[in-house]
Amino acid sequence: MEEQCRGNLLVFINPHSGKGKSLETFAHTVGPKLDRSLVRYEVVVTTGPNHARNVLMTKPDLGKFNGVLILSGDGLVFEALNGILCREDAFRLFPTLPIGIVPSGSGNGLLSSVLAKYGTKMDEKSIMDRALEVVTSVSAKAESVALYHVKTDKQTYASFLSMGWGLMADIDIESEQWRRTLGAHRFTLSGFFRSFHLRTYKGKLTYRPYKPRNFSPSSNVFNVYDKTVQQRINEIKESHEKPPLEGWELHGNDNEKVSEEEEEVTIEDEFINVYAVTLSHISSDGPFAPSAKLEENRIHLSYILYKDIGTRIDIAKYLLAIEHEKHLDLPFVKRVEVSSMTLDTISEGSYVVLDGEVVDTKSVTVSSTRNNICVFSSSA
Ligand SMILES: Nc1ncnc2c1ncn2[C@@H]1O[C@H](COP(=O)(O)OP(=O)(O)OP(=O)(O)O)[C@@H](O)[C@H]1O
Repeated sequence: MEEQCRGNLLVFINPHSGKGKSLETFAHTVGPKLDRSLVRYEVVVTTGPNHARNVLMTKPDLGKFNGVLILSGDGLVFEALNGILCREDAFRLFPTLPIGIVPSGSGNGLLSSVLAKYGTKMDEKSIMDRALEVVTSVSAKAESVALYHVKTDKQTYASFLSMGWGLMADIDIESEQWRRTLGAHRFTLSGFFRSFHLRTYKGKLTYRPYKPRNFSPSSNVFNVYDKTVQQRINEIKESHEKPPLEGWELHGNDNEKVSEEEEEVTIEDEFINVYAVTLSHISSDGPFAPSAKLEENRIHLSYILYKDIGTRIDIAKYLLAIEHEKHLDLPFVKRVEVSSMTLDTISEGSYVVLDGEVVDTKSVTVSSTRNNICVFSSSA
């Protein structure tokens, strides 16, 4: 029996994510398919916030697995990565421990972005079917997704998806109450409410425009079951091609001379919305930043200033335009690709939302790095 085992997965199931179906999905679909594929698994059913984080922070035998499966949404992926970030071997694990996602949460930007690359139709059923196929296949492949360094008043985080403040951050958080009943439609309903009770937010936004600086990232596609995490770590150590990254490597290295085009820009004003994304999709609706690529380390920043909008109707137009991928064409939406940005909030009353999770801070700096994680992405 021992030789027949193809690999080993560590599985986290959040029984309360999204519509609360993840335990059922694992018992009826994922588990039996993994059994048929002779993939073993160790299951952790999370009992509340920080459970997955604590397991990943302290688990001594992560090297024996081929990957981690997460049955939840972006929230649990964020928690898992930030648990790993607390480990001494974090930067050896990020590029060698593939993360597979079964989309039981209501926010699935990471999975949608990864599957969109392979032409998956962006609706709930196609994403679920494709995700199940990918994570249960013995020929599963994983590839690089850029990781971002985030510093707040209190903490450093690893982030992969978005940072928002103002209109869209409020919509995201205020609509959580409708998660079970409305699923992804909760964003639309809450959006209309917000556009008619429009708030403005005073803040200072500083950014540095993006320049490649001789960095050309690649996807680094690999087979999940060819090697265990420990074997991949050893292989990197033994290869003399490139020294492995042992910590954060920021894209904007202080020793390099900053060109004129990279000089910092500062805007202090009344904002309606500040939204920065690092992947194409923030949900299974159309892409929010169509030009974003998984492995590239650009931050796609967009913002709306109060002084640039005409009426509240403009905001309803903006929210509607997101579904049709026309939001970035609106004249009052400013967009720029940056390698770092700092938001200092001056007004109270909005949330700073990182990868969909609220972080308690008045100031947040997001920086591009040359670090990456790896995510299950295809099965062919
Ligand atoms: N058993 C549990 N009960 C309640 N919360 C949990 C439990 N297990 C994990 N959590 C927390 O719930 C959050 C899940 O967010 P996630 O995004 O994965 O799912 P979601 O239902 O789609 O939520 P969101 O709509 O915010 O994306 C995480 O922050 C995690 O810490």
